[in-house]
Formats: sequence, structure tokens, C-alpha cells
Amino acid sequence: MGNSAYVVASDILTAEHVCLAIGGRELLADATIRMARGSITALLGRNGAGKSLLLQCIFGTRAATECDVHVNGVLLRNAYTIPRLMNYLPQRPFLPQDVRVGALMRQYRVPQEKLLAEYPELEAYIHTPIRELSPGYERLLSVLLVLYADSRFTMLDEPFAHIEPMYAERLLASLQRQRYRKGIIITDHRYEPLLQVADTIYLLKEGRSVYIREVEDLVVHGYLATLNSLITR
Ligand SMILES: Nc1ncnc2c1ncn2[C@@H]1O[C@H](COP(=O)(O)OP(=O)(O)OP(=O)(O)O)[C@@H](O)[C@H]1O
Repeated sequence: MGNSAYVVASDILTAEHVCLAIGGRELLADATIRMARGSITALLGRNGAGKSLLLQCIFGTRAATECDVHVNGVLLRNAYTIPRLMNYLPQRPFLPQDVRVGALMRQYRVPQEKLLAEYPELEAYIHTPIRELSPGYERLLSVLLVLYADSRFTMLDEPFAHIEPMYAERLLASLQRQRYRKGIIITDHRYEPLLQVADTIYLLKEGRSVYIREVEDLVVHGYLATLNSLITR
């Protein structure tokens, strides 16, 4: 797990009693997540466990049956409407296809010089419209825009999907750097890199969030069959 020494005295976001039913099907049943600015929280769960729905409920773009989101004890409604509080990387492509990379960096208020210092290869794409990027490159750019944007909390839904191994490693390093200035929650099926950087781990199971104290708990709760892939590294 990550080093909680990175955690600084800071904003605390809690989402409690998150309940959601669609078409009579109970999909979230009292899920709870707590995240602090300066730390990384991993949200694991099997396919269809409700991870994306939970993030959308916290963000406020999905109407939940119940969802109490507080930042430093202040109750929030529709977190997405509060400037610079929180941003969210959805699982599916969302960038406007006709807009150029540089224009999007400005729109997201990304510190362009800093981002280009870390990813100098992006310079060549500054004038390129999104529709001309490969799907993997578009995904990488989407993750970077959300991660480097000015917000106190960032939620990333499958940031490693479609990203080549070299970029996945660099992205992990970027996450470590960005954790100093924001609280980050990540859900991804590539659990190994997540376990490396996460300070806190939750497993979403049967609509509830289970706090994972030890990686062995992931086997106990039926998320992993064994710990072999972790232990043999
Ligand atoms: N609009 C909807 N109407 C009905 N059911 C939905 C809707 N959106 C999601 N679901 C169902 O809710 C469940 C949880 O979906 P969600 O996308 O949150 O899962 P997930 O944990 O993110 O899964 P994955 O890891 O496969 O992306 C799934 O069974 C899905 O079919």
C-alpha cells in the first residue's frame, strides 16, 4: 500500500449511506467512502459491482436514493456544480472531438508548462484535434487533463484502461506527484499498480464498501482467487 506519510492535514471528503436502486434492483446499499486531500484511495470491485455508479452518485450526476457527501463536515449537493471542488474521469470517451489538445488544456486550467515538462511528447499534438488521436492516446490525454486540472478531489474511473505499459508507469509517477495537492480516488481492474500507490483500499461488494485492511482481505472477500500474482513480484 502507499505511504500515508504523504497525507497532509487537509480536506476530508466523506460519502455515506450511498443507496441506489434502478428498476427495482438494489445496486448500492449503504456504501461509504472517505478520502483525504493528499492521499490516494483505491476502489476495487468485480465487473458490475457498482463502482462507476458510486462515483457518479458522489459527483452528483447520478441521482441516488440516498447519498450524503460532506467536505470537512459541510453537506454538499451536486458536487460537480461547485467550482474547483471535484472532477471526474468517466470510463467512456468524453472529450469533444473537434477541439484541439492545447485548447482543452486551457479549458481544464491545466498548468501546461508543467504537464509538457513531464510529457514533452504532447507538445507535438498541441494543435491536433481530439478526433485525430489514437484511442489510447485520447485516453491518456483524458486522464492527464482531469488529473492535472485544478480541483481539490479527483475521481478516476479506469485510468489505466487502453494505456500502454510505459505510460501506465509514468501515470503512476504522476499520481504520486499530484497526490500532494488533491485527494484522488481510483477504480481500475489493474489492481496491482493501485495497491502500490493507495493509502486506503475499499472493495465494493453487494452494494456495500468493505474497508480492506490487509491485501489478504481481497482473497477473503472473493475479489482475488490467490495472492500469487502479488507475492511472486
Ligand atoms: N442505467 C442503468 N440502468 C440499469 N442498470 C444499470 C444502469 N447503469 C448501470 N447499471 C447496472 O448497475 C450495475 C453496476 O454498474 P457499474 O457500471 O457501476 O459497475 P462497475 O463496477 O463500474 O463495473 P465494471 O467494472 O464492469 O465497469 C451493473 O449491473 C449495471 O448493469
